[in-house]
Amino acid sequence: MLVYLTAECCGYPISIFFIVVNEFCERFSYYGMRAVLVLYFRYFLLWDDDLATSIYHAFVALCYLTPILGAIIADSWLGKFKTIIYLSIVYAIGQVTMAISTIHDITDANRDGTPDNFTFHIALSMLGLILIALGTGGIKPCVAAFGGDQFQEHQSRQLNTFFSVFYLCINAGSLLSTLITPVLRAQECGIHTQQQCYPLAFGVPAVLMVISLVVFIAGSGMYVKTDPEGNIMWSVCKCIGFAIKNRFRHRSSSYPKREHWMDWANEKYDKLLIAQIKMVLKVLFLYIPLPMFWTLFDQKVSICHFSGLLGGLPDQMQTVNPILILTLVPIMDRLIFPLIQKCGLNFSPLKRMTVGMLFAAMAFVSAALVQIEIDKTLPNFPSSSESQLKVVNTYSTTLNVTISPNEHLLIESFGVQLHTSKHTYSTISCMFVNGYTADLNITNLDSIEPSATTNYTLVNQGKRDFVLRHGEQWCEFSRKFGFGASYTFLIPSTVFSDDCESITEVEDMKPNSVHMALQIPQYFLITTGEVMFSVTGLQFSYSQAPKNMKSVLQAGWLCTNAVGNIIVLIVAELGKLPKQWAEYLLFASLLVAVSIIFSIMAYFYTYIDPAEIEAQVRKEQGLEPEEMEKETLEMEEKDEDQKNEQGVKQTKI
Ligand SMILES: CC(C)C[C@H](NC(=O)CN)C(=O)O
Repeated sequence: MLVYLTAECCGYPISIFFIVVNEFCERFSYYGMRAVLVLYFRYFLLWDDDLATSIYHAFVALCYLTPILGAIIADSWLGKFKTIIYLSIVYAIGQVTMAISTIHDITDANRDGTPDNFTFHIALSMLGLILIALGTGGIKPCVAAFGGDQFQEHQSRQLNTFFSVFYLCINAGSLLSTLITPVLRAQECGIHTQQQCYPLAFGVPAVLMVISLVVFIAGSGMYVKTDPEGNIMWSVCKCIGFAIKNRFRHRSSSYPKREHWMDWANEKYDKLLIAQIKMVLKVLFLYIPLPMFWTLFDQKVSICHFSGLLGGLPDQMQTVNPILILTLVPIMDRLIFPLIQKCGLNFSPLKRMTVGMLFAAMAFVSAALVQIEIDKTLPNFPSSSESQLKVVNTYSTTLNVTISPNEHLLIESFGVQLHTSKHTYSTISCMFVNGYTADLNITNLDSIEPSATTNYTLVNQGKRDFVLRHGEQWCEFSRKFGFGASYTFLIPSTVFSDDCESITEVEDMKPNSVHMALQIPQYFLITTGEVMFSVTGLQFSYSQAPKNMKSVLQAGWLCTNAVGNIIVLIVAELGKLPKQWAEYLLFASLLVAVSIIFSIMAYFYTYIDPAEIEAQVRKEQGLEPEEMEKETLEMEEKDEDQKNEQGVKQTKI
């Protein structure tokens, strides 16, 4: 048996310092790149919103599917250490490729500030993204499991703390990068022309990935490294296949029943392998309902209301989650869980996960309540059988307008009438209406022709100044804008003679009047749910996995997230309920239903100590651990030669 002597500090193996720093840098790299990815698609590659978000979601889903590949490589072939190194190299190459693809000067032959060969930039960035997805997903199940491997049996308390610290590092990395990379992008840079600095915004995450790799290699001498025991995944598949086939062959009632269907592999496969497969399958079965949590989590409940009310940008709102995680993980670990334990309650991991799901459901109920309040402040939007018509009177006296058949609108001179009807009319909406007799230039807008309108233009909240110009003439006016509001400004022909005084403001939609404090509970609830569900799930997946399949079970855990993301995409395609609050309540109810199912499944789950079970099976077989490993390899070889299924021999009982 191999015994590792590891250097310790305060009861923790020193090697985990390198692993958590590596995770921090890697998450900085990943989230930093993600924070500017959609902006790059929209404003550099000039993709429309739909294409940009679809490719973005496909990329994220891929990042959570590739862990299966990484886990197979690690547990069956290279081992976790080498897998992390090789896939981190692939990852770093991907980040560098991505950063290069954002340099507009490479193809900007005519030096007009925009790339001339979009195909080149698209191809390079797609190659970069595929490599990144392969790298980040591939190493993800290995790093957490490799971290867990550093602990000895007597360090189970420290092991649990490690997973919490690991989660803190994930979120610290994501917080910093989400704050920094959008700022880097906003800088101007370039060789021939100065443009938004995407190369810097993608380049810094690339550098962080290289640092992450260097830090990981630096700890090389201190790690506990376990080599894979042959091609375990292949053995697992063959063993499961044989159990199914053998069960089918003995389907007659004359054959005695066996305790577990995997026991039908007893004739040919090693008992230890069968015991290990049983452990993994039991946990994977338990994971079936879990994607529903991620489906709600990834919908990012109230991002729009919250950003509106806090006065922040949606980009910056991505920082709320990691900030809350950094606060809540220590509170839960140091205060809430010990307190619950002191009260004599058994708050087992699966109970925590169930409660976590209920918290997420409550977040959605809270979002629904807020949405109902917001809806009260909104104007009546036309239903599917209605449309809205806005009529602007730029004539000098009151006008009577008749809309067929007999509906009348009375419009004051230079006034606006919003009219909702059960018929179909074209909607006229605008931000500025030019009633002046010539073209006008308005700050930050293109010039408007006489009697023409601008589109709605987004402006920041608060007081804003506008300058109107026509040739030498100009005037200035300011208005205060509230979030969620929309206005139309009517510019009369006398605009310059009265120094912008006669500009009429029409409030098309009232500003948001729901207090921001109402939004806090939902963020708090969903993040509390995440801490209970996700941190516990990470620990649980490690603790319940047999030694040779730790990465595989981590990958299974991450897959629940991938499936959750895919459900989000499907739901988005299927369409929405007419009322947003109803949709929130529907999701909350679904999650409550799923958490009830999960709690029933959890009730029947027996927590195990994989090492103990493995030792017990070995003892039953009268084998020392090393002999056992040798035996497994021999079995593998024998198995390869054994082509004739009819000649099944009883190898070992
Ligand atoms: C454990 C999650 C699937 C992903 C995790 N995300 C967060 O911690 C977000 N708060 C990650 O590893 O990025």
